[in-house]
Amino acid sequence: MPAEIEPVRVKICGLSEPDTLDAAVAAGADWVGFVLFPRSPRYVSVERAAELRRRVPDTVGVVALLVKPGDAEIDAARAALPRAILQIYDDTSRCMAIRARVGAPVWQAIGVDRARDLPVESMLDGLVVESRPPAGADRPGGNGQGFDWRITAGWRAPAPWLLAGGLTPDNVAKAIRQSGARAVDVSSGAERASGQKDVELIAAFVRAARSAS
Ligand SMILES: O=C(O)c1ccccc1NCC(=O)[C@H](O)[C@H](O)COP(=O)(O)O
Repeated sequence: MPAEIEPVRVKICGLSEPDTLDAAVAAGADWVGFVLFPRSPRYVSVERAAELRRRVPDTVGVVALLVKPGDAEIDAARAALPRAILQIYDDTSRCMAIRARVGAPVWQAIGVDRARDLPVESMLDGLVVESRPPAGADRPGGNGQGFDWRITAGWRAPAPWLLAGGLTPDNVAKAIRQSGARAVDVSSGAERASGQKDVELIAAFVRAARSAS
């Protein structure tokens, strides 16, 4: 009997409104992400994130995105989103220190543009492999920019990982086939304007990702 292939898992990131959060859950997203970085067009305060997360069933993972956070920021995020995975934009030693301090799962976001940027070891719970931000960008992720997905095809990933950066309903199936990813993450590609998620694009993205399974 052939082993069953698990469907590709999907994270919809940068949700900030109840209707699009509900749409992500209804479409079958595995994770929903809240951006706690004030310079982002998708920024939500911890108070707003706490309100929104009440709409998320336990079957869907909640991810809190933080950029070079201090301990106080981490504690505020944990208080607002007690069962969240922390997606951290910082170096590996800081990610490990956060994980040791709070005991929550930590995903490290890693900007790449060539194969040698891919880590060969990691003790973290996950890696979000996304494109290196463009020169002059004021945020390290969520820039709608992709990279050559073929670079991850032969990579022996040291931890579970998600492919991110520039994915859309139109290109996600090809990205999955070329990269070998079994989990994908979208923000800009599910928006009708910067920071404004769209219920139809969310549903189309989840459908397209699953069709590549
Ligand atoms: O979305 C942001 O504005 C953001 C700000 C600071 C750090 C990370 C941010 N977003 C990360 C993501 O939404 C995803 O993990 C991923 O990078 C997808 O981004 P996109 O290329 O927009 O689909």
